[in-house]
Amino acid sequence: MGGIPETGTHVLEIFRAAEGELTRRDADVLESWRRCVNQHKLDPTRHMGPRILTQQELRSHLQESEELLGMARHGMEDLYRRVNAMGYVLLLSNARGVTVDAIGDAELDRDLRHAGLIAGSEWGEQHVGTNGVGACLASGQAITVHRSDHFDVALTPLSCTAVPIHDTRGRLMGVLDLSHLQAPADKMSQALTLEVMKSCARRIEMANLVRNHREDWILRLNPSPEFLDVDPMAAVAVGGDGRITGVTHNAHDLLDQNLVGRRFDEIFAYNPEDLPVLSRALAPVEGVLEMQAGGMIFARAVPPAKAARMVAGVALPAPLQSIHGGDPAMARLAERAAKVVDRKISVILRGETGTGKEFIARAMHQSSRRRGPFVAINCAALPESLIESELFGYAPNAFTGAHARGKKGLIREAHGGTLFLDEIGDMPLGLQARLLRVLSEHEVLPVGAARAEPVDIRIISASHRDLPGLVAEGGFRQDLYYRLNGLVLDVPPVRARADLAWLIERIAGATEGKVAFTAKARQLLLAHDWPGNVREIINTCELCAALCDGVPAGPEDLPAQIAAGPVPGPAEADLQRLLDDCGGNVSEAARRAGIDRSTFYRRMQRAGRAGR
Ligand SMILES: Nc1ncnc2c1ncn2[C@@H]1O[C@H](COP(=O)(O)OP(=O)(O)OP(=O)(O)O)[C@@H](O)[C@H]1O
Repeated sequence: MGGIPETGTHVLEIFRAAEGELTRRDADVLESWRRCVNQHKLDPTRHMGPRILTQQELRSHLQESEELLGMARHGMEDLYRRVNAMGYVLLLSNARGVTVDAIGDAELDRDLRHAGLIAGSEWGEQHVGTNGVGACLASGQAITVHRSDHFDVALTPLSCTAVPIHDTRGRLMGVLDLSHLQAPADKMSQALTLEVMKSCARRIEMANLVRNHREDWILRLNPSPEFLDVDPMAAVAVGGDGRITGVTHNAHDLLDQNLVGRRFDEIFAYNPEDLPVLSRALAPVEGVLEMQAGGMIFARAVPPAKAARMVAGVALPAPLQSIHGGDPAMARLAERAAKVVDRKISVILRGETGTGKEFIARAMHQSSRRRGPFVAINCAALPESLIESELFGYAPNAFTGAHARGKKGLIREAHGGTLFLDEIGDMPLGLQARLLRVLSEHEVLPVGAARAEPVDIRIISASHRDLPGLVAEGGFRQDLYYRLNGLVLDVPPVRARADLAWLIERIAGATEGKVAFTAKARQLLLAHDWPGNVREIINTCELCAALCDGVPAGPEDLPAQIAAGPVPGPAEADLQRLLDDCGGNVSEAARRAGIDRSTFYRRMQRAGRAGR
């Protein structure tokens, strides 16, 4: 079946099919024939051919189809490069069946024009009868209309394979069609073309979803683990509120028909806040998700490409966006920090050494409207004898050995900007009283000066010590503590961060000479507990860059404590039992194990890998 039919035979077959007679044609072609005769009242004895729009009409369609054109162009060019010189023409039609883009062999130009395979041709089934584009639009399904499958006998030299393209809300936007002017008679010759076209449409929709949902998590889905990372069957975008914000069309077949706007945990038996656990950062192997409707699916979560989460409807300032790569605790921290950058609220950053407290304070300063400098003081590193003059400055010749012109002092240096007081818990009590005065009166009295100087500073302090405890013990002034304690932000240790892989990549990329890691080394890096936090990652990357001369670093290049791998404590083997005891409640199990949720997940992953 599929050769050029004699007109009478072809017309007869169509009429018989329209009356319900079964033939050996594919069901989708028969349905289209029936629509043409019964619904559109088309006459198969009449040769219609596609209508060619005027330039003005085409211009208006092009304008309307701008989004579709932008979305498909790259995928079309890529596909055409692969089929070029095989006599194909690639058409993109909008949802009304008008060809808005065409790529074909210039040598075939005359034949393509003759067949109407050019921009501006209109292929709606109601005008032209059964054809690839028209039938695909009418049914919403991919189809091959091969030679005598066409309704109009004049079109029967053609073979057309058409696939639908949907926007991220699942609406049909247009059709991608690959047509051949002289395809072999056997329709099976186009079976592979159909698969190639489906995969092209899938990739176009995937790229569109990623482009339009840069601030959302993207969850890649596949019925099997193969190709999950490179060419998944479907994907959904999940917004910060845990709702599905966009989909690729196949997600409807894999999951459910109406997805956009629904809560993620209505579709999957999974909490959207736990998406980081399905990312590469925590799971080098793919995850499996249970669906609420029953069944399982392989999944991989990709963190938001752009951390532009919104704060009260306003995008986060870029410096604060860059402090994390999707870790939920850090994301919350960035959002809260953004809300106070231009307010007179003092901030305390709490966290282990090297977690990035100064880095975050600097990002807050850069995100604010303050134009003065960012001045950092490490209260623990300054000798007590110097700290007073360093901080408050001194008048000319204030004391023996003092500079004749005096010293401005770091507090006045920070005028109009931000003063970052690191290790504030180590500030001597006497100086605390003077600092309190600066904060209350907005002025500094340099050592030996008769007159106080006005200052406008914003204070951000940091401590890894328990300040309320210090206050209780009398080691820290309560009144100063309340002045500093406007907003407390807890910076998580690196081992608890879900974006650890992102952090390592980022620092590796910024290291002089750049550094890459082998898969085994990366596994060890992800399994390490990083007691030195970000600072330890920086040191490790610098060491590897120095040792490896541009070659990816392997386990042997890593510092010994990382290369040795984690010590598999007995607790790891007990995690599953603990989880079972808690009825699968990870938060509760983590609490009982005395570790945070991310660490719990990571250890589970590790234990799972060890058991493979
Ligand atoms: N998100 C990040 N991206 C890149 N580098 C970072 C990031 N966070 C921190 N760093 C780097 O890590 C190092 C340690 O950070 P930082 O000095 O801010 O930590 P800290 O918590 O203030 O440490 P400490 O308590 O010891 O003073 C710095 O070199 C900083 O530039």
